[in-house]
Amino acid sequence: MSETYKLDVSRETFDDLERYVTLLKKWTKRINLISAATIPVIWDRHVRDSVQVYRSISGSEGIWLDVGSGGGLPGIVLATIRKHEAPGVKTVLIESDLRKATFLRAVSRELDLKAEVISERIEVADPVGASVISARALGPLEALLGFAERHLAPGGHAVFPKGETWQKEVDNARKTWRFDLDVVQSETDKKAAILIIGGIARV
Ligand SMILES: C[S@@+](CC[C@H](N)C(=O)[O-])C[C@H]1O[C@@H](n2cnc3c(N)ncnc32)[C@H](O)[C@@H]1O
Repeated sequence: MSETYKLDVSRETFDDLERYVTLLKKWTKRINLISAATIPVIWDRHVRDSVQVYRSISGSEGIWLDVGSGGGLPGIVLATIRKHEAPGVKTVLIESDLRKATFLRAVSRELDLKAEVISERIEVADPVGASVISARALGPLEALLGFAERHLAPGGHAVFPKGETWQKEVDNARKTWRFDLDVVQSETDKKAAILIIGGIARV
């Protein structure tokens, strides 16, 4: 694999990400972890997209919580980068589908990640007290902010990659929520954005 030039990660991290991608491809034949159509573009579409979620916010030394992790995007990618760049800090993944949670635990064991997988619904899982929360392809911003309110520690931030309708979602969410917003343009899709959100409170 000669993709390292595209990814802002070390050789060691890249090697672990290759092992993850191998497991993801293997398990997705049995469990629908990613759509079959995206397997040929797995590195650009999924891994690179997840790396940029990590890079969009600095100083994430506390718990990073990824909700609705599915096949581990971005949760497993984040935990893999943290294994090498912030050893000892915990990443928590919430995924209610038991088969997907089993996959996430298997990858975590295989790659020796400091990741905890909680197989419960985000709305009922005990509050995690995370410094950062992320979610990819999970739901509208308005709903994600409810998850952030439940699971973030005071002063924490949410990092939500969003598609081209991000501005509409922000406008809609402002009817229910007050928040500070930074917008980082996506490298993988010029119309998409990563929303960095702090100061979340109900209107
Ligand atoms: C569309 S998938 C996205 C998966 C992954 N984040 C990605 O980008 O490929 C949404 C995932 O969230 C999980 N999910 C949906 N609602 C949930 C909830 N309320 N609590 C926990 N997991 C949930 C689903 O089981 C599914 O695996």
